[in-house]
Amino acid sequence: MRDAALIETRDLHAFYGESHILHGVTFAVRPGECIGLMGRNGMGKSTLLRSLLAIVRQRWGAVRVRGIDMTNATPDAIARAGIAYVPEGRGIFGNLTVRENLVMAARPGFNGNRDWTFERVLETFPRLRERLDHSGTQLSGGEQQMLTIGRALMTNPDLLILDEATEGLAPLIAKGVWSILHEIRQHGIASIVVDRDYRSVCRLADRCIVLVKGKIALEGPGKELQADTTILSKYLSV
Ligand SMILES: Nc1ncnc2c1ncn2[C@@H]1O[C@H](COP(=O)(O)OP(=O)(O)OP(=O)(O)O)[C@@H](O)[C@H]1O
Repeated sequence: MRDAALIETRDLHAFYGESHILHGVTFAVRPGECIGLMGRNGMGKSTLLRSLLAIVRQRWGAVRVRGIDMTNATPDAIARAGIAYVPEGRGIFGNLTVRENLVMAARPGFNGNRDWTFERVLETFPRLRERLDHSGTQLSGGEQQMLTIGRALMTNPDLLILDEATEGLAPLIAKGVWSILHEIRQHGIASIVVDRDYRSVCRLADRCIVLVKGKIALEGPGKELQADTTILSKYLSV
């Protein structure tokens, strides 16, 4: 199925106990496409990401990966299908070195591709090369985020999902992360990016989706949304 979306949802609802958080989200990410997922605090962005990844399990509706129903798949099966997650607040092993963190994440991609080798990740993140023998806890926030993205790339993903990509980073370091995300996009890896820096999200994304109370309120090209300050202030209070 050449034109199948990489991942798609149909009428997705998600719950935490009695709390109904997502109210029928239908969207698709095509191969190589970059989606910016936006919305004010508490609108359900992380819940949508975690529902795609099958971490939030209490759901209705459907999640398909490459046209195959994976609504009831485990998070591990979703990861093996080529979907990598860079969670909010970093996802590294603090007691392991940078080298160990990267090497243990290595595996071929869904189609057996091995494009992202240890060496290539170090070329993308020269800073990590200088820190190879440091433990995760010895890294700065920016280095930890680079390591988290580096670990995700070592899995040779087709889709990279990033929650709060630059949260807590100094502006210059955040700028470095954005340029790496642009580079990853150039390599043809699809992504879904959540970040408070809406302007950078709009600049990066082919398409942006705005969530309001667990529903898609708006969808459009990143560059158009970025130029529309009325929309940005209405939906995002910026
Ligand atoms: N584990 C949980 N148990 C119960 N409710 C939760 C849980 N996680 C999130 N929520 C609630 O679900 C709603 C959506 O939260 P979610 O984190 O998805 O929003 P968000 O758009 O990512 O916001 P933020 O930018 O603040 O992270 C919020 O009302 C939140 O309080």
